[in-house]
Amino acid sequence: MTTLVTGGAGFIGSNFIPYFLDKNPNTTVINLDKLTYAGDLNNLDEVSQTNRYRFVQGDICNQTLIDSIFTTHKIDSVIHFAAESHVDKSISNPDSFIKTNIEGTYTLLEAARKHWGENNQSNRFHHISTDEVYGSLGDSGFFNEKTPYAPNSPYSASKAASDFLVRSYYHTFKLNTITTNCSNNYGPKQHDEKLIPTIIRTALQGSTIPIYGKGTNVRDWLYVLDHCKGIDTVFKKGRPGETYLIGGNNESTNLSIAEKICSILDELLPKAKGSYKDQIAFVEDRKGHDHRYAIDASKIGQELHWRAVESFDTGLQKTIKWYLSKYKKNTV
Ligand SMILES: Cc1cn([C@H]2C[C@H](O)[C@@H](COP(=O)(O)OP(=O)(O)O[C@H]3O[C@H](CO)[C@@H](O)[C@H](O)[C@H]3O)O2)c(=O)[nH]c1=O
Repeated sequence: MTTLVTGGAGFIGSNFIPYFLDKNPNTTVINLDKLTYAGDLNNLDEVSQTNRYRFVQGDICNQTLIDSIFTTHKIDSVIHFAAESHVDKSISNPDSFIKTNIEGTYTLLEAARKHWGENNQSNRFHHISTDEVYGSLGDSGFFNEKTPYAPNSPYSASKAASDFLVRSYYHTFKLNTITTNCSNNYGPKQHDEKLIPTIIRTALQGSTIPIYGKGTNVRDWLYVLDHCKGIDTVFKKGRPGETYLIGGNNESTNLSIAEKICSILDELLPKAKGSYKDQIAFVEDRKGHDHRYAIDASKIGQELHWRAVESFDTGLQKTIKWYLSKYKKNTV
């Protein structure tokens, strides 16, 4: 088996590839990544010498390149992570989100159709997506696989469009597609721009820990390795054409995460005076900021027996320790 993993140098992809190679000893992974600002090959050091792993630098929008990868490596399946993922960037500059997330997904689907043929149920195309396609929840309720799409940001609209393209290739061409929509991931290797690395970094720098608005927005936090296990499970056992939501069953406001991380840092690396919490500051809110995301993960639980197992406390401890060692090597 040869699996094309797109975006494997990104946060979730670079956690997934070592896990996937380990769990699937007969599989070779071709990692196609453009190496934008968000990709980092250092995060794949542990597999770089493995003969079941190859790296190709390139853009998923490049049809000629994708065709040649399918031919040269005899690709049997695709797990498609590559995406522009940062909501704030999609607000300031949506262009690359439309290109990579929509055109890139289309290019991969077309290559799969061309190389695998229509009505092909053996070669799987697994699309990795987000719960943000469902829009914003109030203080109660959960997203499930039947929730109507209501994307609010250019990022989530581009991911919604890619989900619909994947869906259409299943219905029209009977490509063996599957989509997973996950909640907020956290853990080692995440880019500095996201909330949890931002809190850790700014705390250690002694600067303002920026919390948008009043800090009352809620996200459902999923430890990245739980997510990787969920993807592997759905990839192998999920039903063709289906969507599975993957969540952490772990809701938290942004402010309480900042406070939690500050308390952990107060213990691990006490300041000469006061607490890291003193650095928390409320800053201008994100435009169109979704209030709450929360996932009902009972479909994947009941059908495929997956559930998130990492507790937020242990997950945060591991994450903070990883960043402490990263920042010890570079200047914070
Ligand atoms: C960077 C930053 C973020 N925030 C807030 C905005 C959000 O309510 C929350 C999390 O922000 P972010 O880390 O940017 O993640 P969010 O916008 O929820 O989106 C993430 O989670 C999504 C899944 O729900 C993924 O599809 C996205 O690719 C991923 O970026 O923290 C702050 O209050 N301060 C900050 O400095």
